[in-house]
Amino acid sequence: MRRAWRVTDVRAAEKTLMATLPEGTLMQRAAAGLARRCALLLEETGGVYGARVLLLVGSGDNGGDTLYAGAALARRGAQVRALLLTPERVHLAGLAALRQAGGFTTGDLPTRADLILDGIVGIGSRGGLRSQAAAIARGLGALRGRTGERALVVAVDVPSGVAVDTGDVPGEAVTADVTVTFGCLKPAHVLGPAAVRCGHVDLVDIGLGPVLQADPAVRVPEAADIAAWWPRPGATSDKYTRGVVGLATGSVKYPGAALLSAAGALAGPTGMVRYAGSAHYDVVRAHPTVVASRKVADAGRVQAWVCGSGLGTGDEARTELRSVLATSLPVLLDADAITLLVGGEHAEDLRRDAPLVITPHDGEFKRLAGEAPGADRAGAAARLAAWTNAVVLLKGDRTIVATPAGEIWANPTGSPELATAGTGDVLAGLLGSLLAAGLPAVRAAVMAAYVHGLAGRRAAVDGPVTGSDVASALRPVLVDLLG
Ligand SMILES: NC(=O)C1=CN([C@@H]2O[C@H](COP(=O)(O)OP(=O)(O)OC[C@H]3O[C@@H](n4cnc5c(N)ncnc54)[C@H](O)[C@@H]3O)[C@@H](O)[C@H]2O)[C@@H](O)CC1
Repeated sequence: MRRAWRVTDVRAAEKTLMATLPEGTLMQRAAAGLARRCALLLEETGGVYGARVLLLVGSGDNGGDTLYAGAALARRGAQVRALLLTPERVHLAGLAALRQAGGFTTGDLPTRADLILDGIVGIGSRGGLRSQAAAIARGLGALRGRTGERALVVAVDVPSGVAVDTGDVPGEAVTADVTVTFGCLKPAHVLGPAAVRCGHVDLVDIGLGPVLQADPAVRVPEAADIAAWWPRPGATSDKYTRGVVGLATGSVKYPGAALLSAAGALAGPTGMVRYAGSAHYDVVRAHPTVVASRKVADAGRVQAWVCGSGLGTGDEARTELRSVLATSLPVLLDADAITLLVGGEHAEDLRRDAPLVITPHDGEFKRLAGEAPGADRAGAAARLAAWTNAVVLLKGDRTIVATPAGEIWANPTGSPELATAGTGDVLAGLLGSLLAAGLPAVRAAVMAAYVHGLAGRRAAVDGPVTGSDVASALRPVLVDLLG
């Protein structure tokens, strides 16, 4: 698992650490790590000696890191030029180090560079980039290196222009190939469009770990976590001990949603899938192992319910939603079930002790919360989770899972290919299976999003993706993941 901390918590930890160290130590550690990463990149593209390195230097310590790293590269024979955005407020000791190492300053953006270090602004940024910095960020794509290729861009700590705590990109921002960050990850490295701007994220240890007291703001699962958490049957398992997931999805009008949620559930760890709804003939024909009934009330023993996709929003759907919420079982609500919650008619039904998961996309989120998720998607998901007392899985390129207590996870496996009809039904089925297998709601949501994202990527290898393709890709993805 990777974890990211908010700027205020990073600052507090840095302060604690700095109090125990000679002045400037942290910056030296950061700059040394940064220079080493840059040298490795240059070695892959023709060597450090003679390479043209452009430093974009803002007025804060982020610019200081950049100048010291530039000095280290200059000492190895790189031709280092620093473009100072605010020369009157530059980090003086850093500039002196660069000059002493043979580096120069420049007034304009050159046309050639092999490597660009973006030290315009780091975790001290406020709002979008100011006009001069924005113009520079816009112009970087035109710089060419010695091989004629676009210059490599290394962001120092974070790409300039991103909102560090939310992962939003409010305006012009630098797009990096590599982001070298210090001490710990920050939310922008893992959330929203900012994470895309980071490119590959490389963490330099500056000794911050032991003094980082606060809870992380965002957690990111890794393949090893999913494999460790995935339930496997044991010698004494039977279909009931592995869990039975119930699907109150689809309808005569939308049988596809029932089929896709069943396909998602069948790829999960449960021992049995039950279906309750008007698409029962279609479901059993396509998936003979599913045990089907017409109504939730007639479904038989179930350990978690999935309700919503393709259910419709009429009276019958409302009755089924009520039946599901009246159980003392974990429940996942998706699509039409989320729409049915709007208006508060089910407020009483939602007062339940058993876990509840809701999986809105932005439109459903807006309908339910009354406003779009906005720039702070993780914060918005956490607010909706607290309000509904549910685990919220907010779908997106970096799907977010938030708990009522404010724990936030960002899914790293998202793929734009998943933005197509039916993929949400597959996700709901898979997630329901994990709930029925007994996993805590937050973990089930994190695991389902992760595996579903990988399936989207795998399906995309063969061309345009449909919901069925994602369902089919779940099994091979799980074989790879679980070994
Ligand atoms: N504090 C520490 O212990 C360490 C900090 N380090 C570096 O220090 C950085 C933080 O330094 P600072 O606190 O000085 O802050 P920054 O260097 O991130 O930025 C502060 C400066 O940027 C300007 N600025 C703010 N928003 C802007 C915008 N939207 N457009 C253009 N300019 C803007 C401000 O005028 C301010 O002078 C980190 O990101 C990291 O690179 C590292 O050296 C590691 C140790």
